Amino acid sequence: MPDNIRARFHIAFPSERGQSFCLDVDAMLPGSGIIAIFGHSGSGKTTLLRCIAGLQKIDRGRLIVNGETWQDEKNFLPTHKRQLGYVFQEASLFPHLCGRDNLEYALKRSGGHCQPKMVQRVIALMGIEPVLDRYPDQMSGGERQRVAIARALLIRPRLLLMDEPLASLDMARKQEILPYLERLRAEFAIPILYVSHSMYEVARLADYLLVLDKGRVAAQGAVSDVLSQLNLPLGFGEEAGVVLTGKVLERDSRWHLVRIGFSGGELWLPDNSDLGKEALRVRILARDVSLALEARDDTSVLNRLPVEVCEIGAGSNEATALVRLKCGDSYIIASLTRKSLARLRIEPGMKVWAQIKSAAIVQ
Ligand SMILES: Nc1ncnc2c1ncn2[C@@H]1O[C@H](COP(=O)(O)OP(=O)(O)OP(=O)(O)O)[C@@H](O)[C@H]1O
Repeated sequence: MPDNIRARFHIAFPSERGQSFCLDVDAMLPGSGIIAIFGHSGSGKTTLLRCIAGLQKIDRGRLIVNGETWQDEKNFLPTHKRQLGYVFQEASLFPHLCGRDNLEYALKRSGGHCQPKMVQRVIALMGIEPVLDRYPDQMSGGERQRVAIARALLIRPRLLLMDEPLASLDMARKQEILPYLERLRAEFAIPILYVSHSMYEVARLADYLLVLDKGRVAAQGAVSDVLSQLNLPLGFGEEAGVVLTGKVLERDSRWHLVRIGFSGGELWLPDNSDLGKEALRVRILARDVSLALEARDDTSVLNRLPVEVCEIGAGSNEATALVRLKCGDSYIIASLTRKSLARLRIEPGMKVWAQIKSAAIVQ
């Protein structure tokens, strides 16, 4: 059975004022992991999820989920027959039912396919045992959302759709819920389509990234590949930056630092991570990377890597440019003023030193 999701949709919404919106997507997505769908407001992210859920009927759509055809020229599986879980921005729990009964409802919908062991596993995974006897208005926003995710899992979905599940939560609640999503990805082999506006969430969670712009696919691929591309139609602005995965080599408890190795070299980073982890995901923002022609010791910058300039593209304003740098098998990007680029005569093909002022462990 192929481990992928083939989604092809074309839909046009007419508008009275002549500003019709057209979604035109043809994508082959991985059949596991977290697939982030990113784009500006109005780029078509929710419309794409609705097409996948079968809520938006399209005549010539095509959707195959890990070998199972949900829609093609001849077939259209109605929403209730698609084995999918849908988690919305606001947890859509039944307000008159306690947490446990909300889960019970999902169990009935799963047609008794969910074993008690599985129910316990989901409750433990989402850490919701203490709130099961509370009604939704007696739970925090984060707790409601965790119950909503648990409910979606009990349907035993083959695909989980999440439409900005953290958008209505404050930063503290977001931080509280993100580890649960990471555990969900690690423990369940369900592909998750995760719509988000937040580049931080994408950097932290996504394995694969689909960028939508005005209803079309602007870029797609492994998250580290897409984030290192310059000249996407929608720049990432101040959030431009890459994600690298590295291996923990050493922990320095005196200075609270960790040394990680990746294909391009080594980095020292503030050690705010889970001590047990052997692999860490690191986000390096372009604005935290500067370039030097020679390796210099007399700076406060802890990390210096030999890199090759690959490409120079537009920055977030006229004064700046983004520079794509090859570092071993990885890429990083630097945001520099055009004046500095001219002064140092930086051009594609040059070998220079990237100085990384700061980088954050995101996972
Ligand atoms: N049923 C509809 N009829 C007409 N236009 C629609 C309909 N549904 C969505 N649209 C339009 O399609 C466009 C894409 O909407 P969609 O909700 O998919 O965007 P989005 O990327 O999810 O935006 P946001 O991030 O703001 O939620 C918008 O311009 C919207 O007004």
